[in-house]
Amino acid sequence: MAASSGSDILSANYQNGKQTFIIPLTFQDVNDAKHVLTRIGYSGDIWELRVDLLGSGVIEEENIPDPQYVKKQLETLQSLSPLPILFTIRTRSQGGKFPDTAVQEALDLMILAVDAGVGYIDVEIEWPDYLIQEITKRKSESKVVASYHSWTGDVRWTGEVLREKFVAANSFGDIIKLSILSTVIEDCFDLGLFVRDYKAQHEKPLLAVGMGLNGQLSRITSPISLVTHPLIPFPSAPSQLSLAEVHKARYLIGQLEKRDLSIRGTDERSVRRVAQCLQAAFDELGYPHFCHVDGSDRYKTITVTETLESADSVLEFVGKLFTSITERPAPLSVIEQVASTVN
Ligand SMILES: O=C1C[C@@](O)(C(=O)O)C[C@@H](O)[C@@H]1O
Repeated sequence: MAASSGSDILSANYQNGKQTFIIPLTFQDVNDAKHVLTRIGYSGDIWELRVDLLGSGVIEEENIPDPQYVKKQLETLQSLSPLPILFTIRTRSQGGKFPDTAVQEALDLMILAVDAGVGYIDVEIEWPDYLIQEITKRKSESKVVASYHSWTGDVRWTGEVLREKFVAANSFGDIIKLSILSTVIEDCFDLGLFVRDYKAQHEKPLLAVGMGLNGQLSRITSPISLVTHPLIPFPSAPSQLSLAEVHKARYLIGQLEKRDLSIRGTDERSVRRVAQCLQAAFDELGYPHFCHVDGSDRYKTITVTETLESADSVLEFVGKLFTSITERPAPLSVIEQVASTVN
């Protein structure tokens, strides 16, 4: 029986108006990510495992990974990180490496994923009906992300083609994913209005994204966004931004408020350490927030009441502070590293 896929963070965030960040992993072997995975995952909500990019040897333009290899990869990722997994087989015609005709192989891999208890499973709407039905029947606790991609530049957010694709996705998905190549920045405005109108009529989470440079704005504004990280081999789609870049951009367009904090206390060294570690944590994730140590009372005051001798005590103090300010888990390894170097 399937391992538990946990609660559905994506739907919970969506209902609470909190942006969800999905991080696509493009390693061909997740073991290669072992030492950097924690850092890549800070502030993210869900891993996307791009199954069509997995493999032990040289990966050709077309790729069907071995099921045993995929099973091991899933187990490894589940053991390395608590974040839920979106299991994605992206076909050639939709921008990936999996052959469009390898239906049985895709179905077998999807069943394997459901049995492994993945949180989310991407099912392209172009797959034959029997695959879609089989997966929706067997999905258990996994949520089905019904997805459609268009790379032609001919599909518009306001057009009939997209409306039809949406109806197809909505007929079986728990979550709807529409990714369309944007040819002009105005496509992002249409996308924004599409999302607004959709929300007024539907409850299911909608992941709508504009691909390409002209779609970049949508990666900043969309309620659910796919973000990359500098330590990932390559972004899984052109013009994907890092989470830090999204935060910076959200600040610049007035969607993320800057917090100025005055760090004060009687022990000067502890104050300095807290300020430096907290600032490093903010910088890591692109938050615009700033820690002042000049004793100013113009800003919200954070008082360091204890003497923080050890790196661990700084870590604990700053970790909690970071989370209370950002409502996100703290980048502990970054804080730890800075704490051990500040005198
Ligand atoms: O469906 C998508 C969206 C995507 O293509 C993007 O544009 O970010 C990236 C893919 O990894 C993912 O499967």
